[in-house]
Amino acid sequence: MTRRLCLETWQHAGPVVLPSLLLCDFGNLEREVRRLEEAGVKALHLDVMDGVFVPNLTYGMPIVEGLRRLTDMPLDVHLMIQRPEKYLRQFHSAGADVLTVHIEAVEDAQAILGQIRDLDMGAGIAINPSTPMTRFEAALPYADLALVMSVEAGFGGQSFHEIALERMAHVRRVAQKNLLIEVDGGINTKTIARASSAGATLFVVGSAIFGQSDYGTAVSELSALAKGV
Ligand SMILES: O=C(CO)[C@@H](O)[C@H](O)COP(=O)(O)O
Repeated sequence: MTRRLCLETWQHAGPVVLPSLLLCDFGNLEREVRRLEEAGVKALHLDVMDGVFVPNLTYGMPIVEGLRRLTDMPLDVHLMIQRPEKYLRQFHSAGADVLTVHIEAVEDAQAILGQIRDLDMGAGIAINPSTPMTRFEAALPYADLALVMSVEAGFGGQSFHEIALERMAHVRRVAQKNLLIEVDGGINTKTIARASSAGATLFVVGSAIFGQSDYGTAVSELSALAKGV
C-alpha cells in the first residue's frame, strides 16, 4: 500500500485497533493472522526489538516478510532498536507500510523521518513515558504518526502509565491536524476510552486480545469503547 493510501485510510477510519503480535502464538502464525482477520482487524502492529535499545529481543525482517506474504493488511512496524537508520530500506523491502522509530534512538529525527517517507512508508516517531518531550515535539512536523508509549518499551503485559493521557492531549493541541496519534502499552477495556478521549485514534493492543479465547469479541468490545459506544 502507498504511504498516502495507508495514512488516508487511517485518518478517516475512526478508531483502529492494532494487535501487537509480540504476544501471539508464533508456532501458528498463519492461523493467528486468519483469526485476527476474522475478528475484523484491519492492520497489524509488529514489535521489532534488538536487546540493546530495550532489554528484550524479538524478530526482524524475515517475520515482516513472512507476514507480508500471509496478508494484505497494513503492517505497522515499531522499531525498538538502536541505529534504525541502517535498516529502513530492508524493512521497506520486507513489506512494512508504516515505520516508527524512537526519539531516544535517533540523533537526527527530521532526517530519518524524511528517509522513511522517501521510501513511500508512513513515518512514525515514538516516545517512552520517562523521556522529556522537547525533542519529540520538535520532530512532529516531519512525522505522519506520533506513537505515545504508555509503558516503557520492551515487554507486553505492563500497566498503563497515566502520563500518556496528558502527552496525547498535548500532541493533539500542538501538532498538525492530520498527525495520527497512536498509543501503545496497557491498552484494555479499562483504559482505551480514556486514551481515545485524549486524542488517540490508533490503539496497539497485546494481552487484551491475545489473552482472550475469542479475538472477535475482544476486538469488537475495544473498538466500541474507543468510539465511545
Ligand atoms: O511495544 C510494546 C511493548 O514494548 C507493546 O506493543 C506491547 O507489546 C503491548 O502489549 P500490552 O501492553 O497490550 O499487553
